[in-house]
Amino acid sequence: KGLKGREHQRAPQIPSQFSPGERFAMKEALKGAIRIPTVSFSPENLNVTALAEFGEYLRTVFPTVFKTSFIQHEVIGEYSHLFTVRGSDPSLQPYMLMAHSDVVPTPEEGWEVPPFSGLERDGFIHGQGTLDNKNSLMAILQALELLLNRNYIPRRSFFIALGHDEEVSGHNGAQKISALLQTRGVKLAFIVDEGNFILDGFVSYLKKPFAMIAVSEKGLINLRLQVNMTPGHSSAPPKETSIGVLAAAVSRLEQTPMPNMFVSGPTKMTLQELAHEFPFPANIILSNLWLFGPLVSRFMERSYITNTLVRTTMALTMFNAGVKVNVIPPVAQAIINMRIHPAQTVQEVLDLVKNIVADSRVQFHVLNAFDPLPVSPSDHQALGYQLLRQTIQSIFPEVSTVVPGICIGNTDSRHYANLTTGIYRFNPLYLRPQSFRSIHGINEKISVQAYETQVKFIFEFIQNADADQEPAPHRHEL
Ligand SMILES: CC/C=C\C/C=C\C/C=C\C/C=C\C/C=C\C/C=C\CCC(=O)N[C@@H](Cc1ccccc1)C(=O)O
Ligand SMILES: [Zn+2]
Ligand SMILES: [Zn+2]
Repeated sequence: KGLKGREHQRAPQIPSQFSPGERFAMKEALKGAIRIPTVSFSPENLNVTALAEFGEYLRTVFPTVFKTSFIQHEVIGEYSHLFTVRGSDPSLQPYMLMAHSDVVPTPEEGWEVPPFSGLERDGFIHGQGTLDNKNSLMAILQALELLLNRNYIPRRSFFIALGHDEEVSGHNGAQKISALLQTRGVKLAFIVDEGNFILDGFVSYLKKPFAMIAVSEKGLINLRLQVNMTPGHSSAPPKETSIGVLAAAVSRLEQTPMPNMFVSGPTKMTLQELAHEFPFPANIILSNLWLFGPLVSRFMERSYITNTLVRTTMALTMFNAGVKVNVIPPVAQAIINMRIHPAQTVQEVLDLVKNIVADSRVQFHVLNAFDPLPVSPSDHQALGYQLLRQTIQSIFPEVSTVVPGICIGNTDSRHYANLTTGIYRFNPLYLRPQSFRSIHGINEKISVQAYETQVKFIFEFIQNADADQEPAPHRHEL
């Protein structure tokens, strides 16, 4: 099927060229979005004033989107937005573009410019949300606005789902949108959400950047460990305290990494498809993982970034104990945030954790958990994957390799697994290690040029999606 009927495909009809006025307006629109402090502190504590303002702001900067007759706009869960863009050909299965409007609370110290200033300096727009994820939200609506202003009418219907609580679960945004679409009997051809990037400088032997489309995402467990002991006077301490017992337990966990799952996960596929980009002899090693798999898996463990791709990780993120300097603490609690490798399940990981701790005084309480997401197809028939690949090659011709991989963080797209088997997590942006650290950190910023390119990418992607079948395979694959 992938090789037949290429005559039915349509290249973008409307060129992705924008006037100086349009380019100015698009960057100003993004700056305005950054200035609205839509911070999610917890599922119960969102800045709802800012979220409401953000909804109104979208109407002012994208008037055509809101007034077009074939676009239906609905507000879900009070602050999330669902746009239904009705295409002219109902025989084509719809797809969905996603993004979110909330941002994480920012560390106050260390910013070069204030995090909600949206200031432009040295060709960059600065602020919280410039990479995660107001850039995507604004770029999707911006691309649609520009297409509509050129009288574009899509063939294939699509949805735009913009969550407002992604950073704290997505339960009131994405999950409600998903439930609503399910009641409407919607089935999606594929979804594109935030996630991986065009990675540059993450692998020392790899000089050229490559695009990694996440076809799965890790599962998650937030696990509370608790030790209760009898309180008393600190002048006559017991042999062990709740703090000591808990500290020993979490130390054992930190010293005992979860098993390396390289041989059974999608990362093997990533490396096989990336092999030809490596110099000799790494290219030969990576092309023969049946033989060199164990060697490569150990090599991957050496960097904290590539380590995330081969195993379930655990991060001790909270530790609380003690009530007074001279009181033996009655309770000690720790929270461990675990990201589950696609080849494991919540239950398997919990069993391993309990075996490692091996102390009946430590109680376990799962705060929330979900299994890794299924692996979406990335073969020649996988429409969403192939459309992304085609658009990457058009917009970033210097990027020679597009590979499937896993997303190490979690995204709102997991709430839509009931509507499609094709979930792709990809941001059409270059990411270098320094910008990676800025996400959920400090000094998050996007270059004006990168943002324009993101708009251009979506502008072309929407048109490419009007094809009635997947694009022709890449030249290396013929
Ligand atoms: C061979 C390959 C070589 C190198 C590549 C190695 C690793 C990949 C490098 C970088 C990773 C690239 C992108 C990842 C960047 C961000 C993660 C993506 C999305 C995460 C979104 C997010 O932050 N979600 C939060 C929110 C959340 C909280 C609770 C429950 C669900 C979601 C999160 O995951 O904490
Ligand atoms: Zn995000
Ligand atoms: Zn985030």
